[in-house]
Amino acid sequence: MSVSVQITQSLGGFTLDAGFEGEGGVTALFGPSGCGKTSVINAIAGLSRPDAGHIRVGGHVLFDSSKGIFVPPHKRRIGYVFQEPRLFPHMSVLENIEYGRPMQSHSTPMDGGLAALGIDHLMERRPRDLSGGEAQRVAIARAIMSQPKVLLMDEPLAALDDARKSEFLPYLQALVARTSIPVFYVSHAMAEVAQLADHLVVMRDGRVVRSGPLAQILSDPAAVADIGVREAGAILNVTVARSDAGDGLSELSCGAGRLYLPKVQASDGETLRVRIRASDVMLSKDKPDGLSALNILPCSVTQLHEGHGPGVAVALRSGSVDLMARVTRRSARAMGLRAGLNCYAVIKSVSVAPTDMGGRGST
Ligand SMILES: Nc1ncnc2c1ncn2[C@@H]1O[C@H](COP(=O)(O)OP(=O)(O)OP(=O)(O)O)[C@@H](O)[C@H]1O
Repeated sequence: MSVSVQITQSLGGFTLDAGFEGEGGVTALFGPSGCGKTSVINAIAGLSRPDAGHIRVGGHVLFDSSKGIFVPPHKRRIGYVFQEPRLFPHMSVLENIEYGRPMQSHSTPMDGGLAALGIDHLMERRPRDLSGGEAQRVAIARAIMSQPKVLLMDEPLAALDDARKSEFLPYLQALVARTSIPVFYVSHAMAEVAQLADHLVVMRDGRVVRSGPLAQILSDPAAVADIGVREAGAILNVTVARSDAGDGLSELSCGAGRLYLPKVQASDGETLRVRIRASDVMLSKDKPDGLSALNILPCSVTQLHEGHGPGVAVALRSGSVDLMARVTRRSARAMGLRAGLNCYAVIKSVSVAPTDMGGRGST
């Protein structure tokens, strides 16, 4: 399902001038606080009206200033999940969810998406008796109960602590894997985005600075400055060869060979996404010997990108997999790094954070 957004809007002293195309699935709007992410999804929801441009989702034109089209919010069939669950405190979970059901509808929504949220056992409770993560899952259930054509999520994990976020993410992953409706997911946390999104829209100061398939942008060395040097890194699709390889590690197989990384919560044979941050990859011209790192992958340099700081982003190809490393200019010079050079990428097992492992393996 195609998505096309091209809008300009003056909001007080702030100017939104944002455009991107997508193919449905999960589109993440990523960028620092105040860059305009919420303003974009408010425009998609119809909660605000851009000054000019268009918003098309699938075959539906929601807004087109040149044709005078502005579909009012209640006719857009949008599900909106906010940072806080915003449940009705006097209603049970079931009543809250049923509130989202359109009148005359008796069907259960969205390809079993509701089942993915794991809230069956909570139906009789009041919102005050739910944890933050449970309440947010109920809020999502209410949103999908309306059988929306588009699901908007504005930092749905923002109010949860790190432990609750890790618990919550698998539910979101299961949900987006089961739904066919386009999801717009606002976040400034790349770990979340990397696990969920198919497409990435990077925003800054009201503008879109990058837009495209997630894996492609994250492995593009020229995009490092826009993503952030700490966040940049490749997404690998891996298959779990041995979930428990001993010593708290899992053995994972990917197009670059075998990787040993901190134990994943997944069964043998499952496919997962793993984000390998550029700052966690070291390079060596010769095959390292006697090194403590378990993951040493032969690769060749495909591209170098110098930023304004001391770092150089190095795009690498290992087997059928793209990786990225970030080294200092000084190291790059000393090693004679250039496109075509064969070298070894060294990934320290324990440096890969658990939050970077376990997303849907499908990008
Ligand atoms: N109705 C409005 N009137 C004036 N300024 C507005 C209005 N709506 C948004 N803004 C301003 O537009 C800018 C972008 O806000 P927006 O909420 O879209 O950013 P964001 O990227 O979602 O930020 P955050 O991650 O902090 O939620 C901010 O500077 C905000 O103050």
